[in-house]
Amino acid sequence: MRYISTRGTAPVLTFEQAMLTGLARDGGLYLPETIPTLTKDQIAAMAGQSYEEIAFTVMRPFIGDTFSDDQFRDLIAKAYAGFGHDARAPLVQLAPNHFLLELFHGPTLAFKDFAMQLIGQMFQAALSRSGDRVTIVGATSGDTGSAAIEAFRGLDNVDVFILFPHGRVSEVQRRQMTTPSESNVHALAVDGDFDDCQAAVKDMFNDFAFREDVKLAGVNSINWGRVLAQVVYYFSSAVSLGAPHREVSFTVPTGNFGDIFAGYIAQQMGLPIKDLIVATNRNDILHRTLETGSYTKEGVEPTISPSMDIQVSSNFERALFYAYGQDGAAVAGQMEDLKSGGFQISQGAYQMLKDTFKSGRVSEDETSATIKNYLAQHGELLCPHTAVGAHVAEMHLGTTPMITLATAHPAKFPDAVKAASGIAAPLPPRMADLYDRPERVTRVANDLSALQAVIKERITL
Ligand SMILES: Cc1ncc(COP(=O)(O)O)c(C=O)c1O
Ligand SMILES: N[C@@H](CCOP(=O)(O)O)C(=O)O
Repeated sequence: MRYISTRGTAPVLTFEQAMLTGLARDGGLYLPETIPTLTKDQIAAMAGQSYEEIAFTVMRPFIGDTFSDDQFRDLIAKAYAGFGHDARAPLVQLAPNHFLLELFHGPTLAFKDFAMQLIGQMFQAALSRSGDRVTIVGATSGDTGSAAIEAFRGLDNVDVFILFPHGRVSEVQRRQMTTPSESNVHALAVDGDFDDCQAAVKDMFNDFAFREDVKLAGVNSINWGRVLAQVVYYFSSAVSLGAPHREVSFTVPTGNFGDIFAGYIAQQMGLPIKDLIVATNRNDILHRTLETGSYTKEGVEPTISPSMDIQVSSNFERALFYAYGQDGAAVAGQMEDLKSGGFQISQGAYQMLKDTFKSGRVSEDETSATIKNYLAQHGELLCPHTAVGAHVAEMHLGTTPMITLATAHPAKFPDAVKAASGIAAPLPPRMADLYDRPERVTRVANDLSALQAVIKERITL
C-alpha cells in the first residue's frame, strides 16, 4: 500500500513513512493510493466479533508490511486494553431508529483516544525498531491534546508539545494537558484560536530546516493513522445494527473533518452507509460550504462545544481530493486561494460533495435545549458536541437507523452541561483529584518564531 499527497507533488510513501512524516512536503495530506474494499462476507463475519478483531480486519489492508499480523494484533490489544467498557464503543438506543455510539470510554474521555492510543503503540514499535527519536507537535481545541499527552507521556524517544488556544478549552481539558508531570510533555497556551495553533503546526512542517532539526512528527488528523483508526467504529456499530444486510446513517459532530472523513472511508470500503451527516456548531464553515459550494473563512466564535470551534477544517482537503477526481494540482490551487480567505468549488466537485455529505448547523440555545431534552426524554446526559450531533440527526431521521457519534463524556464540559441540565456529570474516580494536581503550562504568543524557540529550547534531542 502506497500513500500519496492531496497536492500531488510530495514523495510517495509507505504506511510507516506516512505515519511518521505527518504533513506531506508539498503541504498536503497523505492518503492511500487506492482504498481497499471488504467483501460483504468479510463484513458479515464481523457480527459477534470483538472490537479488536474488527479493528484488525478493517485496518490490516492499509498497513502493508509495517507490522506483522501478530505484532499488529498485539498493538491493537494494548491500545484498547485500558478502555473502561468491554465493548470499547457501545451503542445505546435512544428511539426506534436513533442510536448513540459512545466513543468516550477511553482514558481521556473523548473519541480521540481510539486513534491516539493506537498511534502511541505504533509510534513506539516503529521508533524502538529504528532507534530514532521524534518531536511531536500538535494543535488542539481540547481533546486531541489531552489524548496525545496521555498516549505519549513518559516515553523515552518522544517529546510532545501541544499548542492549545489560551482560555478557549474547558477546565477539564486544560488540566488533562497541564497536570501530567512527565518531563517529555509540554503544554503551550497560545494567544490565539485553534486555527492559529493548527496553522502554526503546519508552518513548522513547511519550515524544512526546523522540521529536520527537531525531527518533527504530527499526531493531529494530518496523520493518516489517526483517520484510519477511526474507520473501525463505523464498521463495529453498523454491523451490530445489521450491516452489511441493512443500511445505516451516521451523524457526526464535526470540526476538523477527520471523524466524518473516516466514515467516508468506511463507505468507500464497502460499508453500506446511506447518509453521512455533518453537524456543526455556529462555526459553520462546513455547513455553509455544503449549502453553497463556497468555502469562505469567517472568524472563530467561542461556543459551549469548544472542540469544534474551527474554521479551517484540515481534512476537508482530503474530501476535496476525491471530489476533484484525485487531481492534486486542483487541490493545491484551492488551498492557495484559501490563504486569501476562501475558494469556490467547481461544479463537478461540489456535486460530488453534495451527493456524499448532508449537513446541519446548531445554535447555542439549541445545543443547550438538546442536552436538557435528552436527559428528560432519554435519561442520557450528552456533552455539548454530542448534543450538536443529536440535534442535527433529528432533522434527518427516517426509516434507516441513524447512529449519532457521542464524541466526548459530559464530565469534560461540566459548566455547559450543568447550565443546560442542572446536573454536573462526575469525573471517573481515577480522575477525581484532577482539580488538585499542580499545573505546568507555558503561555506563548501567537508567533511562529516564538513557538519554535520554545520547542528548540525544551527538546531532549
Ligand atoms: C468532542 C469532539 N467532538 C467533535 C469533534 C470534531 O471532530 P473532527 O475534528 O474530527 O471533525 C472534536 C474535535 O475534533 C471533539 O473533540
Ligand atoms: N477538535 C480537535 C481539533 C484537532 O483535530 P484533529 O482531529 O486534527 O487532531 C481537538 O479536540 O483538538
